[in-house]
Amino acid sequence: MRGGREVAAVTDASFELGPGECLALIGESGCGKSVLASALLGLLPRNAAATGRALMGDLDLLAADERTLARTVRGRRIGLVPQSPSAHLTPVRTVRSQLEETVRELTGVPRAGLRAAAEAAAERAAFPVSHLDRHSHQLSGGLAQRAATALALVGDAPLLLADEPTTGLDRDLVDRTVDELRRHADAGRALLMITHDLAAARRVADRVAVMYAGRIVEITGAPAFFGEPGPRHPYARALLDALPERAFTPIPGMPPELGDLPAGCAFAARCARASDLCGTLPATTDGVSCHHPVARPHPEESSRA
Ligand SMILES: Nc1ncnc2c1ncn2[C@@H]1O[C@H](COP(=O)(O)OP(=O)(O)OP(=O)(O)O)[C@@H](O)[C@H]1O
Ligand code: NI
Repeated sequence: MRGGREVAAVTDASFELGPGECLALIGESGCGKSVLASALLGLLPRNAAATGRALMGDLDLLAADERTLARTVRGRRIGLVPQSPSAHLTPVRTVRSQLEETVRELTGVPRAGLRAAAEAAAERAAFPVSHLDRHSHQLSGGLAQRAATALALVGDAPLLLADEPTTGLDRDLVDRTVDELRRHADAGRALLMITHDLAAARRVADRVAVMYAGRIVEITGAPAFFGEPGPRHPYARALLDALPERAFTPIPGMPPELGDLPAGCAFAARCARASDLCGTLPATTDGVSCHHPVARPHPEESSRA
């Protein structure tokens, strides 16, 4: 930032994602979800730096050079459904021409089959074939979203990063899109889905990672998270309790400024369970970073329940 100030947008993120698996990444606006995805693709803003490793097979994505990322990673090994699809589509070309080009570049479809293959790709993301000859400025937000999803699915990449792929869609289209993304995982590929839509996350994810102020504070299996026994980090609990169909209780206060994070647990100021201990950073135990996690029921009790 200006004046040499640094902002830690993502800190100490660590997770694995296997073939056939979907991890949903959730958390409030500004907590670092998109920055994490951008880092994996080498698409961080110029003023940003990333340290550590992000291994895809033998390739360290954080160390790979631009040429490798451009030629072999983006679109081929990692597909992206971008967060701002209308900004991502080429404004001067129709959706059809962008889809045909992507099909030609990423699949072996012969020239004569391009038109049909592009239409099939559109269908996969519920993009109406009747709208294929439109330019991005002629699309609603939901249509642009579906066009971007169609483009991202073409390459059947081993890893798909979907950054809020259901924004602007009605519930039935959300379900349809999410189910198509699930099929991507079920075909033995990996899916990292960033979303604010917890119902969509529940529908698609095997595991859930919750971010707060740049850190993953809980990572756990989706059935335990959304069902019983529920989240163990107080922030993750509060996030679920804020849902209208649950307690509909807002989380008090605001997330901290990333440029001015407290020394210890960043959620402490808003947390009912906080104590003096929270002035230091909590260790991560069993996927949860908290000094006072909600206790997991004793294995015997939970099997009786
Ligand atoms: N180009 C940038 N320059 C400086 N800071 C940035 C830049 N991009 C992101 N940030 C910082 O990183 C933080 C995380 O941004 P990010 O876009 O990853 O949030 P997010 O979790 O994806 O939020 P949303 O749900 O709104 O998409 C922001 O709050 C901002 O402080
Ligand atoms: Ni984002």
